[in-house]
Amino acid sequence: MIVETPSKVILFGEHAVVYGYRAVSMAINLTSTIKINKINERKIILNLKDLNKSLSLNLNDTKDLNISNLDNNLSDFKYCLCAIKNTLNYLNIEPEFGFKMEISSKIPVSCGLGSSASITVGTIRAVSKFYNKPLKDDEVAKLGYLVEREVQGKASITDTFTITYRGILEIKNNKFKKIKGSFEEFLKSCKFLIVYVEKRKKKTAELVNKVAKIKDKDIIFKKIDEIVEEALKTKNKEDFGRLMTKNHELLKKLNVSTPKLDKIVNIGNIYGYGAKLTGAGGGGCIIILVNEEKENELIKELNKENVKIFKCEMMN
Ligand SMILES: Nc1ncnc2c1ncn2[C@@H]1O[C@H](COP(=O)(O)OP(=O)(O)OP(=O)(O)O)[C@@H](O)[C@H]1O
Ligand SMILES: C[C@@](O)(CCO)CC(=O)[O-]
Ligand SMILES: [Mg+2]
Repeated sequence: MIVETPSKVILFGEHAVVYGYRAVSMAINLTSTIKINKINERKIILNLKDLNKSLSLNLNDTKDLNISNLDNNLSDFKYCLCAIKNTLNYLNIEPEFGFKMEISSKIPVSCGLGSSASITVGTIRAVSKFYNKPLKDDEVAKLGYLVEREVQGKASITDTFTITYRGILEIKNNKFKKIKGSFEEFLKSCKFLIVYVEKRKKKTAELVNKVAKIKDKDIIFKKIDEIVEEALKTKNKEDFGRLMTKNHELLKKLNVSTPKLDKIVNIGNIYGYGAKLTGAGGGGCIIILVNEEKENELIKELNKENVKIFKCEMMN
C-alpha cells in the first residue's frame, strides 16, 4: 500500500500561532510517499530512504516507546516512531503481524515546508489503513498534532492540520477553518515561488523553544496577528506582498531569520510584491509573491545566489 501526503507553506503567522494568534497556511504539491507492506513477524522495519537510515524493532516495544529518551542516533526516526506508537495505541489493537515501512519524500528536510508533519500524517494514515482501521481526517489531524507536540515539546495544529485537510487554512487559538470564497480565489490568482535558501542549523523544536525564551514576544505576536487580520481582507497583490514583508520584519525581531534569508527576501521585495521566511526559520525556505512583470529578472537574480527554487501549487 502507498500513501502520498502533501507539505505546507505558512503565508503568515508562524511562531505566533503556537501561542494562539492567527496564521494562514496552504497545502502544496511537494509530497512525501510512504510504502507499507506486511511481514509475517511481529516486527516493524522502518526504512528512511532519503536519510539512508533503517531501524527494526519488535511490535510490542513500539506501543510503550518513550520518544524523548530515544538515542540521539535515532532522532530522525522520532516523528514516524511516535506516529506509529500513537496510532497503534489509538486503534487499541494487538496486531498478529508487523510491517515494513519505506519513507521517501520530495520535501526538503528541515526547511520550513512541514516535512515532519507530512511524514507524521502519512504514517498515521498508512498504519491505520494497513490494519484495516482507516481513520477520519479529524482523527488523523488530532493524532498528528499530538505527535508534533510530543516530539517538539511545543507545536500548533498548523502544519499537521493543513497537511491533513489540504487547501488553505486559517488557524487561531489552535482551531482551524478552511478558507473559501473570495480570499481563496484571490490566493489562487497569486503566483508564489518557494526558495530553499540554506540548510537549517536547528530543528523546529529548538527554534520554537528559542522563541519561548523571548520576553517581549507577545508584543511582536500581537503585531503579527494584526498583519494576518489585514491580509485576510486583502484583494490586491501589492498590499498582500507588503504584509508578507512586514511579517518577515517581525520574525527577524524573534531572531529566527538569518542574514542569507534576509538577503533573498530583499531580492523578493525588489523583483516581487513581497517575501518572507516560511516555517520555523533559522535557515530553510522563503516564499516570494511573484510580480509577473518582473518574474524573469527575479529568477535571474535568484540564480546568482546558489538557491533552489520550487514552483509549487496549492494542493486540495
Ligand atoms: N524524508 C524524510 N524521511 C524521514 N524522516 C523525515 C523526512 N523528512 C523529514 N523527516 C523528519 O522530520 C524531521 C525534520 O522536521 P522539522 O520540523 O525540523 O523540519 P520541517 O518540518 O521540514 O520544517 P517546519 O517544521 O519548520 O515546517 C527530520 O529530522 C526527520 O525526523
Ligand atoms: C514554527 C511553527 O509555527 C511552524 C513550523 O512550521 C511551529 C508550529 O506552528 O507548530
Ligand atoms: Mg516540522
